[in-house]
Amino acid sequence: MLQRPEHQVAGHEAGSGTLGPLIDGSGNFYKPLNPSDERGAHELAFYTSFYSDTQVPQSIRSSFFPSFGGTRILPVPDSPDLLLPHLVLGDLLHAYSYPCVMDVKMGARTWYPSASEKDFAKYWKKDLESTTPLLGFRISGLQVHHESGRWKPYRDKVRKYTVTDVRQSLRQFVSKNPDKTPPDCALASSVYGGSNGILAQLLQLKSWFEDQTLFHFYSTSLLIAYDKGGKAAQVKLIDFAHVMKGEGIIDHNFLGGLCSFIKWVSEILTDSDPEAAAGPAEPEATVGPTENETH
Ligand SMILES: Nc1ncnc2c1ncn2[C@@H]1O[C@H](COP(=O)(O)OP(=O)(O)OP(=O)(O)O)[C@@H](O)[C@H]1O
Ligand SMILES: O=P(O)(O)O[C@@H]1[C@H](O)[C@H](O)[C@@H](OP(=O)(O)O)[C@H](OP(=O)(O)O)[C@H]1O
Repeated sequence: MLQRPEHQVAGHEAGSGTLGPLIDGSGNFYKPLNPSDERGAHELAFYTSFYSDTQVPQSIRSSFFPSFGGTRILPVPDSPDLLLPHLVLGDLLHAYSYPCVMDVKMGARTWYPSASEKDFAKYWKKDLESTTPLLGFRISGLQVHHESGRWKPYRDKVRKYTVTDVRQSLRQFVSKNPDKTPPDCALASSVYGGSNGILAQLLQLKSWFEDQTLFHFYSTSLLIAYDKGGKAAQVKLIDFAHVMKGEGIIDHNFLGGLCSFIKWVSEILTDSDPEAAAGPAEPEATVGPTENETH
């Protein structure tokens, strides 16, 4: 049965009078193609071209992008007489019981070169109100399932996140007590670290972006997820409504944001690993107490 995705953390939501994604519980995520809006058609064109481009390594497609199964006509919730084509994508959270999810919109700017004056003004304003220009990314939404429930900050709050809030959220995302101060970062090494962890996947993605000149991914997000307790961490790209042809030029907007994001994640790993945080072992006599140390 079609339903609204319970674990959606950002973007347009299906509701009375608004279009949003649906899932079928069998592994498919359906994103509506609004006929009165060119964004849907643009995203469909991207998926079609991306999945047929022989220059894209198969390993990149399968590791970092949702699967794509064309389009399907479906009824719109609350308006069952209205039928609309939807993108058929793999539901990235299908295998999870209690998904912990973060949507990170990438790039130091989300407006794209061909944007109209009106669109440029809209995206520029949103960028300036967020960490986008400063950090090269912003958090658009997140949720964490922890021992005593689900922690999901309100969207209006996330929209106003400062650099300090981002630092805190990246820690909360891998904590068993995300709603407490300070968050414990108990899952940092199992989610962000390790050979299959988020950091390793981000570095693999970065090496493709250091080379690929096929596409420029404006306003695209990283969807980062794991199952409660720290299992099955994954990084995927979503939202391709504003992807442009790369024309032989590196996507420095996305790549710069990715490098910045990698640095932020790496720092959490270093901080939450006491040995790494202490740096290389030094002769005991040279290590003095820090200001925060209590005896
Ligand atoms: N393939 C997928 N599988 C599972 N969840 C997904 C998938 N794609 C998107 N989502 C969820 O839906 C949200 C919105 O996705 P997306 O960014 O594609 O939609 P949008 O309406 O175009 O967003 P925006 O308003 O940011 O442009 C994501 O934050 C994520 O929670
Ligand atoms: O992050 P927020 O604050 O929710 O703002 C939305 C975000 O910038 C989306 O990327 C954008 O949709 P597209 O990327 O698909 O253009 C959407 O435009 P919209 O309001 O015109 O739908 C904005 O409202």
